[in-house]
Amino acid sequence: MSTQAATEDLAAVIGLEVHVQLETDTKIFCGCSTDAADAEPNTHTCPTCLGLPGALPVLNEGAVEAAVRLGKALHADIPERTTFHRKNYFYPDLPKGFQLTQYDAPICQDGELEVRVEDRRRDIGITRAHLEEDPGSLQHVGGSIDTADYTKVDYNRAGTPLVEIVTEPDFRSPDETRAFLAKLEEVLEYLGIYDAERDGSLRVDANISMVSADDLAGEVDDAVLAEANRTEVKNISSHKGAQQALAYEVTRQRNAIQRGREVEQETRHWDESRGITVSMRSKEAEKDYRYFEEADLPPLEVSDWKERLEIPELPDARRERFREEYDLSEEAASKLTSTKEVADFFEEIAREYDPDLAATWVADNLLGELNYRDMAVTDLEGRFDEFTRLVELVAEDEITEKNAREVVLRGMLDEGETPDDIVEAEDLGKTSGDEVQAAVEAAIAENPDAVADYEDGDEGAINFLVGQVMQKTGGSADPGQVNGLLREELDE
Ligand SMILES: Nc1ncnc2c1ncn2[C@@H]1O[C@H](COP(=O)(O)OP(=O)(O)OP(=O)(O)O)[C@@H](O)[C@H]1O
Ligand SMILES: [Mg+2]
Ligand SMILES: [Mg+2]
Repeated sequence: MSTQAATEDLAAVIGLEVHVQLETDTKIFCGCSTDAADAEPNTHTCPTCLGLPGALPVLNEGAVEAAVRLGKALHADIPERTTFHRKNYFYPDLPKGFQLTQYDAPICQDGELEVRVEDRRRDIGITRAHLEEDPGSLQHVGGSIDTADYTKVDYNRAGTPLVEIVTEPDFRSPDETRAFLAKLEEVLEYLGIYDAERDGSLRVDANISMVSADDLAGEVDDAVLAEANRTEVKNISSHKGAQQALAYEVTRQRNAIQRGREVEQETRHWDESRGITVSMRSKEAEKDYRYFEEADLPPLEVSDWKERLEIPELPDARRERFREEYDLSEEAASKLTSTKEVADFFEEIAREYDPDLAATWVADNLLGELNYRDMAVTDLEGRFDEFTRLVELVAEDEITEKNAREVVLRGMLDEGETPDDIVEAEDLGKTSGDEVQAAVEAAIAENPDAVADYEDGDEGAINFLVGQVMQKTGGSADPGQVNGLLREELDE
C-alpha cells in the first residue's frame, strides 16, 4: 500500500498503551513496600519479586479494586472471572524470565473516555485495561540505551502494580493524545489510585501508522488499520513527550512514504534529549511471548466487585454540576474541577460563604498566586483552614479585598504565616465606621479653604479632602465610601 499511498493525502492513525502505576502500599504479588523512592537499589525485594525458585505469588486485593474502579470510570465491562498469564521474554529487567500479566480475560474490556480537543468532542475507545507487574528499572551508564558502557538494574520497582490501558486506534493527531493523557490522569487522580508526582508513574507506548486520508473518511474499515505498518514508540513518560514523539513519527513516516519507501513495522525508542525516535528492534509478534495461564494464581471471581466498589463523582460530571449549582462560567468550573483537591476545597468554602466569593478566591486569587510560584493546591496541605479564614475575613468585611490579595495571601504563601498574624502585624483591620466618620468630620473642620472651594463648585477639592481622611485612617478606609460620606456632610 505504500506506493499507492505516496500519491495520496496521508493521515495519522494512533493508538496508545498507557502503563499506570497503581498506588498501593505493597507490590502486586508480594508484601514488599512500593515506597522505594529514597531506598537503596535492590532493598525492597523478596524471593517472590525476584522470581526465586519455589516462591509463590499472592494477589494484592487493593490493586484489583483499583483496576475495577478504573473500569467503572471508563464505562468498561468487568468480566465475571479474570485470569493471569505468563508473558515470556528475556530482558534483564525481568528476573523471572516472564512477566505476570493478563491475556484473554483482562479485568476491563470495551470502555471509552470522552476527550475535548479545542471545541471538538472525541470518544476514545478503550480496548482493554489489564493488571500486570512492573519490571525492574534499568540505569544506562555512560550513554543512552543504545550507546551505554554498561547498565545497572534495580529490582525495587519489580512487582509494583501496573494497569495497562490499551486504546483503540482512535486518535487522528498527536494533539489528541495529549488531551487524552491529561484527561486520563485527571480521572486516575479523582479515583485516588494514582500518584502523578511519583517518577515513572505513567509510561506510554505510542503506536502510529500513516494511511490514506480517504480511508479514514466516514466509517473506518478495521482491515485497513490492521494492514498498515505501524511503529510502536516506547520510553515516553509525559503528555508532552507523547505529542513530540508522535509529531516526529508523522514527519518521518510521511517522508518515507513520499519517497516510495515502506515504513518498517518496528519498535522505536523515544530519545527525549535528542527529540528523535530511534529504531530498536523489529516488532515481536504475539506468538513470540508463548503466553500461558499462571498455574500459581487461581482465576479470580469478580462478578460482584463492580457493584460493591464505589467511585466518586468524576471531573466532567462535577464540572457540569458546578456550572448549574453555583452558576459558574465554563472557565471557572473547569479550573475548579481540575483536581479533586481543588474541587473539594472550593465546595467547602462555597457552602459556608457566597459561592461567587469562593469561586473568585479559589479559581482566580489562590490558583493564580500558586501558579505564579509553581506551586499546587497540595502544597497548602494542612493549611486549608488558614485559607478559609482568609476568605472569612473578606466575607465579613474585616479587611479590604486588595489587602487580602496583595498582603495576606502573599504573606501566607511566601512567609508561611497565618492570616490573623499578618492582619495584626500589618495593622490591616478595616477602620470601623465611627472612626471613618470622625476622620471625615475632622478633615472638614481642619480644612475650611478646601470646603469653601468645594462649595464654590471646585470638584477637585473633594479629592484633597478624601486624601486627608485616608491619611488620618492610615489608608484602611475605603476611598469610595469616604467620598460619599464627605459629600453627605458638605451637601447638607
Ligand atoms: N494501524 C494502526 N496504527 C496505529 N496504531 C494501531 C494500529 N492498529 C492498532 N494500533 C494500536 O496498537 C496498539 C496495540 O496494542 P496491544 O497491547 O494490543 O498489542 P502489542 O503492542 O502488539 O502488544 P505489546 O503489549 O506486547 O506491546 C493499540 O493501542 C492499538 O490501538
Ligand atoms: Mg500492550
Ligand atoms: Mg505494544
